[in-house]
Amino acid sequence: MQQEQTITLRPPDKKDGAAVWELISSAGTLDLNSAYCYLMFCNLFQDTCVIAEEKGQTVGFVSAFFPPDRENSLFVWQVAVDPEVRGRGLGKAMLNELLSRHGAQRIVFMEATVSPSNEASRRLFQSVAAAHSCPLEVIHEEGYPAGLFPSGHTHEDEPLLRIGPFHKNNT
Ligand SMILES: CC(=O)NCC[C@H](N)C(=O)O
Repeated sequence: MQQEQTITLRPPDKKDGAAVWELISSAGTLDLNSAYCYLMFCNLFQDTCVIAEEKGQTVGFVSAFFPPDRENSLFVWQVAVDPEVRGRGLGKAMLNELLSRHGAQRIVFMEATVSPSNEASRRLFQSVAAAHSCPLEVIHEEGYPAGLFPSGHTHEDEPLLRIGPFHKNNT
């Protein structure tokens, strides 16, 4: 029987930036940012990012941060999972890693933008909301409608999803 491989989760550092760029480039479902962006993010936002590794390979990544004007909301920028390890709950495990790393007192809401075609990502956030018995709101006007993107740069709407409050006693 094939031994279930273990995937480990940890905060990133700048040495992870290149592998993250490769992962997102090959995943094909996300906006690929510059390699510099991923080196910088892995370096400066370590406490709100997660690297997933299996057999020394980077198989998952979550980038997130606390927007300065909404310090109790964790904005999840990208969730990337290597197609080879999809279906094993890695996306949810990485988001739960961030929730447990910071606790519900710090993270009252979790936010993200998810394009309509990214059904896997939408299901992931619905699953996190259900697991924490939290409402999930879709707020189009607080996201990034397709019309905001440069002309000639076709991009889907990016409606904002908001999960929470994670604890009834903090709103
Ligand atoms: C949660 C998530 O992965 N959103 C993606 C937003 C956007 N399309 C991007 O790839 O940065």
